[in-house]
Formats: sequence, C-alpha cells, structure tokens
Amino acid sequence: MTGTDTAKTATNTAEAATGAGRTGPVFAVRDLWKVFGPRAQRIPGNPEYAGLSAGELRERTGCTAAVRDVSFEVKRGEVFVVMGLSGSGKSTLVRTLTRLIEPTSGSIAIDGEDVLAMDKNRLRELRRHQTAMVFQNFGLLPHRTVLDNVAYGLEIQGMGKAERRAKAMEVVAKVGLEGLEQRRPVQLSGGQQQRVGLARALAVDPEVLLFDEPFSALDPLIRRDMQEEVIRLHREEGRTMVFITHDLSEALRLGDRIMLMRDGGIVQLGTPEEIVANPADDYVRDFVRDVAREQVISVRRAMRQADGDEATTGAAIAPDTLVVDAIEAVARTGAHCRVVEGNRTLGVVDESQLLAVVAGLDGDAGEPRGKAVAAV
Ligand SMILES: Nc1ncnc2c1ncn2[C@@H]1O[C@H](COP(=O)(O)OP(=O)(O)OP(=O)(O)O)[C@@H](O)[C@H]1O
Repeated sequence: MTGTDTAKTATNTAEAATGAGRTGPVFAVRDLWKVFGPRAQRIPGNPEYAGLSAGELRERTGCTAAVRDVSFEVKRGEVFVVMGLSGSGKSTLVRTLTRLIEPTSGSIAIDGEDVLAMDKNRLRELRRHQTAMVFQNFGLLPHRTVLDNVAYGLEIQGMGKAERRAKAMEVVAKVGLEGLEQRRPVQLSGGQQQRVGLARALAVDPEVLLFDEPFSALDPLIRRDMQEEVIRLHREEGRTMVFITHDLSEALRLGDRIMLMRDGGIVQLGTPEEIVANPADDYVRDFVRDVAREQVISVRRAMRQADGDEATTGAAIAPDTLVVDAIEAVARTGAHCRVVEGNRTLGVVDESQLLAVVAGLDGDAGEPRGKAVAAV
C-alpha cells in the first residue's frame, strides 16, 4: 500500500465514523409513541387520553406511555444527551431508535432511511454496523479475554481472526487498555471494564454510539475519568453520540444538546446553556437550581452594551467564553472585557454582569444580551 493509499484509507475510516459527506440529521424522530399495555394502539393521538397524566392513563387504561408524542433530530457529529429521572422514558426511547423496542406509532429515520420499514437483515446491519451500544452493566463475556471481548462485534460481523485482532488491538490502545489484553473481565476494575465496553462498541466503527447510563455504576472519580474519555474520543473522531443519563452534571459536561424528559414527553431540548439560562418551566428550573451557572453560561448572555470608549478598550474575549473564564480575565486586568466576534464588539462584561450570573440575579436570561456597537 502506498502512503497515499494509507492516507486515503484513514480518511475513509474517519468518514465512515462521522458519516461525513452525508447531509441532514443522523436521526429524525417524529410523533413517536411507545405504549406498554393492553391494546396500546388506541392511545397515541387519541383525544380521550391526551390530557391524562401518566398515573391517570395507567389507571384508566392499564397502559404506560413510556414515550409520548416525541419529535426531535440528532445532528451529525453532536453529543445528544437524553436526560430525565428514573422512569421518564429514556431507555425506551433510545431502544426504539434501532427497534430493540418496537414503537407503537410515529416515524424514525436514520440518514433519511425509514427505520420502521427495515427488514430483518437491514435491521441487523443497523444494529451491528451503523450503531453500537454501551450499557451500564458492560455486557462483557466473562470467559473471554479483553481482546476477544473487544473483537466480539467484529466476529459477529464475520471478520477474520487476524484482521479483527489487529483492529481490536488498535481500539484497546485508543481507550488506554494496553497491557491488559489477555485479562478476563473479572480481573479488571469497574472503570477498566467499562473501557472494554466502550472499545467493543468503537471496534465496529459505528456511525452512532448509543450510551445507556454507561457510567452510573462507577464511583465518582472513575466516572469523571470515563466522561473525560468520551469527551476526548468525541473531540478526536467527531462521531455522533446519543447518551442517556439521569445525572445533570454529566449531561451538562458531555452534551452539545440535552433533551430533558418527563413522563415520556420532552420538557425541554436545548444546549446546556439554554437550559440553565432559560429553563422552560418550573420543573426544569428546579432541576438546574444548583448548577454553577458561571460554568455553563457564556458572556454572550451576560454582556451589556458598551458605554463611551469601552467598545475600544479592555481585553477582547470571544462570545462563547464561559463566565467563569471571563471572571479570571476581569480579575487579572481589573477592567472590563470586550466581547468580540470577528471585528465587531458585541458588548462588554465587568464585575457586575459576571457576579450577577454567579448569584443567579441575571434572571431567565432569555435572548443573549447586547448588540453589535462598533467595529473594532
Ligand atoms: N416492558 C415494559 N412493560 C411495561 N412498562 C414498561 C416496560 N418497560 C418500561 N416500562 C415503563 O415505561 C416507563 C419508562 O421506562 P424507561 O425504562 O424507559 O425509563 P428510564 O427513564 O430509562 O428509567 P431508568 O433511568 O430507571 O432506566 C416506566 O414507567 C417503566 O415502568
């Protein structure tokens, strides 16, 4: 193989991983319902049941609407977090995406292809090649070595032994498990086992990684490590990820966007900043009450208009600078900072704007503040 061929293969692999070259969302979900219980079909869209709470619905019909009239899109290359308390429908929703659970009604498309129209063979390919799932309980095969566990998905795909072992070695290194290839799962810590689970999912080079509360059984420090690992992998590969968690700090740390669920429905879908700065209702407000706002909210929301010569003085910072970082800049210089985009000053921040964010006195921030006031 020539150097050019090698480079081309690497590019192709990266393209397969990210779905680069394709346009449009990875998943497009419309009016999706999953109802468990007798004659589930009668529930979706039926006005007789529309106004009932989850409890009332269960009492009246014996049915649980685990997913209730949900529509959303997962964009290519994003980390899409599905968050909610236990029983809110997260796992059911994510399992319907590959029809591990059959939806009751609605539509699901992956790369524009109708998932509900897929036959058995196509579904198998969807689950084995196009997507891969990482579970909380790792799902490792106890009698196999780390290497063989990682290679398992490739074996199912029918890849030859030498090739799959080589690929598995590569992924083992990628998740930091070198030297442990010949161990069995029982000889690993919880964090290491989850790395094996992650490596096994990565080995098949899926377009989308689906995570179902993968880190909730890990102790906090290891959990933090694994979150960093996911962030690093995402930065390196840009692979689309759908990540279920009931943990708000995990959602805020990992998510490009967060979909907050309650009783099977979507309460809010937005960036971490949008959700923290502008909660959709009291439920969300309560949920995010204890968040360190300065670590999520950017100066674009905190800034005010520049007065006088402020637009041409002070250190320049980008609009997506977090308030916590702007505090450092303001503290260091003792003066206001200009929020600059391209060559325009959008506004300024000084102690009072930044402290207002920390103290939660900026209110529901609504639209970002300030406007372009001057060319720099
Ligand atoms: N097979 C089933 N039969 C009946 N009801 C079910 C079934 N699976 C899930 N449910 C119900 O659907 C609702 C949503 O469950 P789901 O497991 O999707 O929630 P979750 O948000 O993932 O919860 P957790 O965080 O505890 O895993 C719950 O009320 C649950 O009891």
